Amino acid sequence: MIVEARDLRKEFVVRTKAGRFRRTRRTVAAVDGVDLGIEPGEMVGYLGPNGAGKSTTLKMLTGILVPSAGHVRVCGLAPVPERTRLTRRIGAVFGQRSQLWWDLPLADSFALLRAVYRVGAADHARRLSECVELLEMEPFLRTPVRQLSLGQRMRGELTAALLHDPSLLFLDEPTIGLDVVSKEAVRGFLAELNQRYGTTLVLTTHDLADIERLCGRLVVIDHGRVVHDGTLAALHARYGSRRRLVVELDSPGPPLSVPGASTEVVEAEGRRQTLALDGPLPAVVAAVAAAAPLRDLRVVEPAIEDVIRKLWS
Ligand SMILES: Nc1ncnc2c1ncn2[C@@H]1O[C@H](COP(=O)(O)OP(=O)(O)OP(=O)(O)O)[C@@H](O)[C@H]1O
Repeated sequence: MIVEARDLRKEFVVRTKAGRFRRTRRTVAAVDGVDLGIEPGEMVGYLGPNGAGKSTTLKMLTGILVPSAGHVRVCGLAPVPERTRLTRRIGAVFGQRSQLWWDLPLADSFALLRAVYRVGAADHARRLSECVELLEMEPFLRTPVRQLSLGQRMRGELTAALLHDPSLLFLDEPTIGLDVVSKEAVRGFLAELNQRYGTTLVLTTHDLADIERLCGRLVVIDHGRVVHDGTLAALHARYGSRRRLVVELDSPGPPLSVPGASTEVVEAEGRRQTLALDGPLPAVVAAVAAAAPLRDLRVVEPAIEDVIRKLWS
């Protein structure tokens, strides 16, 4: 396993003013016994509502925060005591901690990072040119970082996190605030990285398109605890979201009644009907075709919005 956490915990003591002189101490269990095992090559979405404990977990996995309790190994290393070694094995893109030098052009930051990580010149040049090409960074490589758009800077951050060839990449909200084109560029790049090199990705996101595109597995946390660990399909199944079949019929007719589906919406005097699927699609399609002359049909996947809303409510 590339990430291994057992009963991982982090408590924060929060002091709040109560009256003029008195202060009260309150303990917040930000991460409250998380178990997590991630195999090399996985793409895992670490999801949850605001304040669920996502960032705190990532900080413990990357050696930024000391856990209050629990066992944690990342790339076989103990993150805090072996942080220097771990830094060479992992990459991290956390919005609030930039790896770039603001007054320097991107190209200079990349050159400095080569020295920081002591990467060989040939390896560095190869990886850099690959990132520049895939992320289309050529036009702004010589621009000082502070003048870059958010989307351009995020591409720079991704490159900076990858120049030392990590096998594991942590990303905290990698597409937040980006324009549509940059969002797509980042998603495409990450998917390519995973496919081409088997890089393990662990990301937090609130973006549903990120989830659909990049997270083969979803680990959902709430109040510091894991409440779901599985595929998106499993999440849909668990929360009862169903695929829908929309059929266009040749002529008006009564609501369809076929095994393996329930008719939800009837429009245009029955010419168009929406059925929620409970059984296998081919059997339902065959039954519909037998019941009425079909003109057209399409399958609508369950909306991830629905399932996430149910999860948070
Ligand atoms: N340094 C800190 N001191 C005190 N409390 C903290 C600290 N950091 C986080 N917390 C609290 O711990 C809980 C979890 O916070 P965390 O930032 O991990 O959540 P999150 O899931 O990343 O949220 P978001 O989606 O908003 O980023 C929250 O209640 C937060 O207020």
